[in-house]
Amino acid sequence: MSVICVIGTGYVGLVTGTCLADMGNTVTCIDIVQEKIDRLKQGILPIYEPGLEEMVERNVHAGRLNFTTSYSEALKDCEFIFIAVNTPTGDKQGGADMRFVESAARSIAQELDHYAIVINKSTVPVGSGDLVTRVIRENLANRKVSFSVVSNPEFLREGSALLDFQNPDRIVLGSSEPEAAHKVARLYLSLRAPIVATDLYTAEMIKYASNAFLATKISFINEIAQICERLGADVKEVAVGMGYDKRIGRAFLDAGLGYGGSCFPKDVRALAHMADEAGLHPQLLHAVMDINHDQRRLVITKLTSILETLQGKTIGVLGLAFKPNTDDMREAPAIDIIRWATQQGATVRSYDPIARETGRVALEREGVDMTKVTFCDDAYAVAEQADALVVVTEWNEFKSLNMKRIREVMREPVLIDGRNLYEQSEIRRHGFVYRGIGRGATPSPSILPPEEAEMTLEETLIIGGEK
Ligand SMILES: NC(=O)C1=CN([C@@H]2O[C@H](COP(=O)(O)OP(=O)(O)OC[C@H]3O[C@@H](n4cnc5c(N)ncnc54)[C@H](O)[C@@H]3O)[C@@H](O)[C@H]2O)C=CC1
Ligand SMILES: O=C(O)[C@H]1O[C@H](OP(=O)(O)OP(=O)(O)OC[C@H]2O[C@@H](n3ccc(=O)[nH]c3=O)[C@H](O)[C@@H]2O)[C@H](O)[C@@H](O)[C@@H]1O
Repeated sequence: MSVICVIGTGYVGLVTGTCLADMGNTVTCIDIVQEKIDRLKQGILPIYEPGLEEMVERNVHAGRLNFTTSYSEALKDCEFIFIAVNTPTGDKQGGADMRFVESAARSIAQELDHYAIVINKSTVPVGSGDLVTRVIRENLANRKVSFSVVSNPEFLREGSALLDFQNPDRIVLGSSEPEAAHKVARLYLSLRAPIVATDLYTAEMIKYASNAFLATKISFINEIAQICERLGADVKEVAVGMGYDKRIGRAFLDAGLGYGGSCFPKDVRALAHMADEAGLHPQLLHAVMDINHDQRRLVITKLTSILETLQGKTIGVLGLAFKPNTDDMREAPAIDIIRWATQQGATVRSYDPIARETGRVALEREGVDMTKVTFCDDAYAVAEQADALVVVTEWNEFKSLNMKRIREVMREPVLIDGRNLYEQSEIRRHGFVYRGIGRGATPSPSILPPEEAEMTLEETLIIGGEK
């Protein structure tokens, strides 16, 4: 078992550190924010992630997981140092802000007194491994301490972070020192995942290319959704029909309000910026970003096409977080939608099962007029006297709402389903004016799963609907 230091206690740092401790290693997580560390020591997590609190508690209790703000304490005897600090968008051109990575590398150099492997887990521009090497060398000054640098990008998703970390599709390791990469590979052996060992630049690019590809799938299906809507097809069924083709796959073909969160937006921007800097014209990446931006505007367009004006109207917003099972509000579509609605004279009633406090903070920070925003305790309270409801985040509990009850308390029965959560015929049956995303047609009955026993010819010919 190994002694490990993880720098940064955000999503990636905390999940990485806790999972590595759970695998039997001794892990110290370090952060520069004293308050975060104080709270972590009391068992209070800075993020909401299903299952994480219990796992942190178990490993702290077992003495395998510690938290500190002291680099000298965290680096003592450690063999592996994971850098998992934030790399947000840094400038108007979209480049990544590397200040936090550079500062972590400087702090490592100031305190390191023995050989260790420095592992870059943050998503960093191609060439950052070299940057980390240079910063550490410069700051070691004349001290003779050797170290290796390995790139090991992370592919976990918020909301399913523990499962993703423990069951990765692959582990990517990049280094110019194969021996160091092999040592890191040994840390992950028990996960039984394919390990892609490559050079530093390629490993760094695999991360950006993966995120950009997934974002491209989303913008692609959103563009198809627009065409569906105009021509009378249903994008949900189109995605099902496409998804059965193994070369395409069903994942990341959910049309909706576009991607948000702390990664896709900033990573597509950063990749486009890298290409721009290299003298290229990444047209596809720019189209992906443009489509994504327009997607959230659709809510306002659809609302005004039904209500004529938003002036004086009450709009109910279901869901604030950028996706379900997280309280993360970074680049959440809800922020733009609430801002635009209030700017056009509407008042907003909103509810999110988890992101109420982070939602309030994010809306305030982004300059939304908070006198026009009310936070409610459930979806039914949101609907009261509302002129329209908008589903922004597809939380599970919204799937089983009593639509009759919702309809009864609303002023006008308008439902904009920004995540295509509902069967439109069912919603219309309750008297709603329903608008999904890319849902031109009246859907046919649901498709039967292929394993369904004894399907008749008639049944197998029913194509359409969801799963
Ligand atoms: N959030 C996610 O789901 C995923 C994020 N990533 C990447 O991982 C990196 C980290 O992302 P998050 O965990 O979301 O960031 P975050 O913003 O949630 O957390 C970063 C943490 O690092 C700390 N920090 C900053 N500079 C420091 C320093 N010099 N020393 C010690 N601590 C320092 C901050 O105080 C903060 O607690 C980013 O590059 C991101 O792109 C990769 C995969 C998934
Ligand atoms: O680099 C990262 O940080 C991470 O970014 C994403 O993870 P995450 O942002 O947590 O969430 P996703 O589930 O990928 O969703 C991202 C956004 O795309 C949207 N989305 C997703 C899928 C889809 O079909 N349609 C769609 O609009 C979601 O609503 C959400 O706003 C990637 O899925 C992870 O592999 C990656 O590690």
